Amino acid sequence: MTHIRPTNEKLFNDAKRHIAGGVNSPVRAFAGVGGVPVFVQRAKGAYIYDTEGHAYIDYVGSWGPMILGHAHDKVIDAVKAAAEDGLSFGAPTPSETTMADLICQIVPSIDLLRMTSSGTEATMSAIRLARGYTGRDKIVKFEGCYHGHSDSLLVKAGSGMLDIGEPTSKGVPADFAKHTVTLPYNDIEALTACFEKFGDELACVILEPIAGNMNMVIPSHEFHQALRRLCTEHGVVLIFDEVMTGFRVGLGGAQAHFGITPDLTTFGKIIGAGLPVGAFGGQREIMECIAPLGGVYQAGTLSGNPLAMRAGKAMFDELTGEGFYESLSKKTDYLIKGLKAAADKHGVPFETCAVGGMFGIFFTDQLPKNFNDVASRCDAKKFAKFFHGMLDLGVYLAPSAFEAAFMSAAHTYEDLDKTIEAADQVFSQL
Ligand SMILES: Cc1ncc(COP(=O)(O)O)c(CN[C@@H](CN)CCC(=O)O)c1O
Repeated sequence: MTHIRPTNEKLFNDAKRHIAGGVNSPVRAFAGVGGVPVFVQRAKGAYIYDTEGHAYIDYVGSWGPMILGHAHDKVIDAVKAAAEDGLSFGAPTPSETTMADLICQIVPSIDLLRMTSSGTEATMSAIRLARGYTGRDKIVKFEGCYHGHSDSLLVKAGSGMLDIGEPTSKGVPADFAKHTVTLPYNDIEALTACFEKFGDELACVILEPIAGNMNMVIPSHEFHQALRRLCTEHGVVLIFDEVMTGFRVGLGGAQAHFGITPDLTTFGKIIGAGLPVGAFGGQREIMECIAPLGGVYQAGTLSGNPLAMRAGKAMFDELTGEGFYESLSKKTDYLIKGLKAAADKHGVPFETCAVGGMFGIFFTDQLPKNFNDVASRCDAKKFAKFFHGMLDLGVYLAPSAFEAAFMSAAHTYEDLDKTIEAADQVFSQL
């Protein structure tokens, strides 16, 4: 495979002239792996193309939305048709009803939902709703889980359990952070102790049911069962943040995978097929607290935007097709098996995990079970070297050791073999 040497330096400097850090979202800046970000000109199927026309097999997929592959003909046609009818009305449209009916049909835990324009808005609204419904202020999140950038959720308690959060993001008032309890992920003991101490003060627990923002960590069934039981016992709203796992790890998301019924679920990414979108929904009794039905205010100029709704519908038409997820999972499993075999061949400590179209790769000899494991056991330096080696050979992975990777229906087995071949070359030089 030929080495790619793009010259994105100038583009990055141009971008920095008026965009903070040269990017509109920090993870794009390659801070996690060093070097200069790839500036994308266009994308099609499993490939992105930089401004010099270099092709890269893409396993980021815009951080999850591109499960069909980029610029899927039916999605593009739906967006074009929607655009012809106008871009936004600030009034209800039948396409929003279609989307709501679809999601409620596919995800039985959802009686009612509300669309937003991002995953952040969805989780922020779900937290406010849980607080309004229960009349309680405290919330629980888990170390290493990311739920977007709203104040309540950008708080990370110190080490250990039951710490009252200290804001790790500047600008979050300590007065705000004190209502957020952060626990170690996938730790039943810590969870039980927290409920013993705070149970009846908790408005909600929010978590990624399969974590994808500390790289990929799959918690135990027992952890989920304990969480569901404790929330029910203490009248605490259980929120599954499925912005990443929704329709990604399977049609029913992580809640179907684990057989757990959350009280609220948040979505984003895939449901808008790459257009700005989010959603939150769940039990009717809770959702009926949302304005205009109830006193928990929530709104958005572009919420339920017709282009995103009609793109999402075109996406769902494909996702609900016969055998879609079986075929996607087979490709993911084929790839991670090939990567593992290549690493073993070169004696590189390397582990992988996957569910459906989402997978994680780790430079370690033991799969991590929580954020501390990832942070302390995985070799981020080696990941960065691997990342750049693969990039030079035309394979685009997430530019961070703390992100999951994504398969699409557009990846062919030839693309997977090319990826494995590139990895074999890079592992030999690590
Ligand atoms: C589980 C989960 N919940 C909420 C969010 C926030 O969604 P957005 O506001 O970025 O649409 C995300 C966003 N994910 C990151 C990637 N890990 C988005 C990429 C970025 O921040 O640029 C998420 O993964």
